[in-house]
Amino acid sequence: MKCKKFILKNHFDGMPKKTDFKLMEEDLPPLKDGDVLFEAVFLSVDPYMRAVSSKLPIGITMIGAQVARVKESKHPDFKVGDNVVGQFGWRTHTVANPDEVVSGFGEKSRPYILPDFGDVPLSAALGVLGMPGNTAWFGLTKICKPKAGETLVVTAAAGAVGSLVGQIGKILDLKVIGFAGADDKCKMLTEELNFDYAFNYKTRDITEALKEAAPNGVDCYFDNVGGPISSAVMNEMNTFGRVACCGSISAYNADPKNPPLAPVVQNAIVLKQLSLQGFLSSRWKDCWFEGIVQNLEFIKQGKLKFKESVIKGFEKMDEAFLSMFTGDNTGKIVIEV
Ligand SMILES: NC(=O)C1=CN([C@@H]2O[C@H](COP(=O)(O)OP(=O)(O)OC[C@H]3O[C@@H](n4cnc5c(N)ncnc54)[C@H](OP(=O)(O)O)[C@@H]3O)[C@@H](O)[C@H]2O)C=CC1
Ligand SMILES: C/C=C/C(C)=O
Repeated sequence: MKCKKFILKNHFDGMPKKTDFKLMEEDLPPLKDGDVLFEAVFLSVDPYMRAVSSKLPIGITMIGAQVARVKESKHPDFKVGDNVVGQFGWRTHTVANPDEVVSGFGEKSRPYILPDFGDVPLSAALGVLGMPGNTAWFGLTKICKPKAGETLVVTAAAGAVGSLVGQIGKILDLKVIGFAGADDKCKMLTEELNFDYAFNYKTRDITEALKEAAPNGVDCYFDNVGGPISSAVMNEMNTFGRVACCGSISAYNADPKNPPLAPVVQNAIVLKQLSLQGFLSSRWKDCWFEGIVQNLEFIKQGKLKFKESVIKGFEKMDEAFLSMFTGDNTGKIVIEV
């Protein structure tokens, strides 16, 4: 049996290009004891793939998670028909021993069998009921440690993580201000997702926008983008403000030898006694399902909406990946095979 896969043909130079990938076929090996044959149903593209891939060897199968169905099994814990989330990369079929699967971050990552989501589609296992959802829930509650009545700013606010952070902020009784890169995204955030304010960072001055929306200052900042936007937000923060350093997509395509400069933030950090903490969602792997159960509960209660940009066709993995860097997506991008 053959599978299709995308390999990394070149290390990215600036903005990733379609020519950096190659779509190939691979013969799958027969199953050994302990092996499982998985068939991809939905695949994920995520910004971290850009950040991590520069350290990966050329020719490697592109890294990433997928929702896959068990088609054959020689492993006692996996039965035919189970749906799993596995770090199998950009490939349609995978033969692997689940106990030996390794993530794009080089860590052992056993595929997990998905519980019944009820009416929520399986694709949500890559978004609100998966890594981005847990990033939002744990990152906001454990790193920003918000208190009711405080003011939260979130960047990349219309994306997979940001759109959830803002809504969870509202559930926790915060004033929520989002920044996104298009007027229609901002309209969606305030009109559909309950944000108090949303500003287009491409057309609005960040400091002015915050003076208008947060005249009493910002307590929590969930930083998805880094760079000058983040410097401006930190300068508007209150004493003992907390910054969850989640991502820095504004710099992922930069030349590492000539990284972009942002205004210094040390004055704000010192004088306002801010706490900044970086994190990876995997730090909560031991309580992963608690996050999924919590977000599923919010969805069932009608408090948490999730947006997906679904792209059909495995062959479009590369295009889907590129679209995150041009801001074409709203919510989580998933590829339906
Ligand atoms: N620490 C962790 O464990 C995790 C971190 N992350 C990080 O969170 C961030 C968001 O990820 P995710 O929600 O999956 O992706 P998104 O769904 O938010 O997609 C990326 C979005 O980023 C915005 N963007 C792209 N380039 C820039 C730029 N130069 N400046 C500002 N915004 C930009 C675009 O929206 P727009 O139209 O608004 O510009 C784009 O739609 C990333 O930095 C990612 O690396 C994600 C998951 C886990
Ligand atoms: C797990 C994802 C990490 C980042 C930095 O995106």
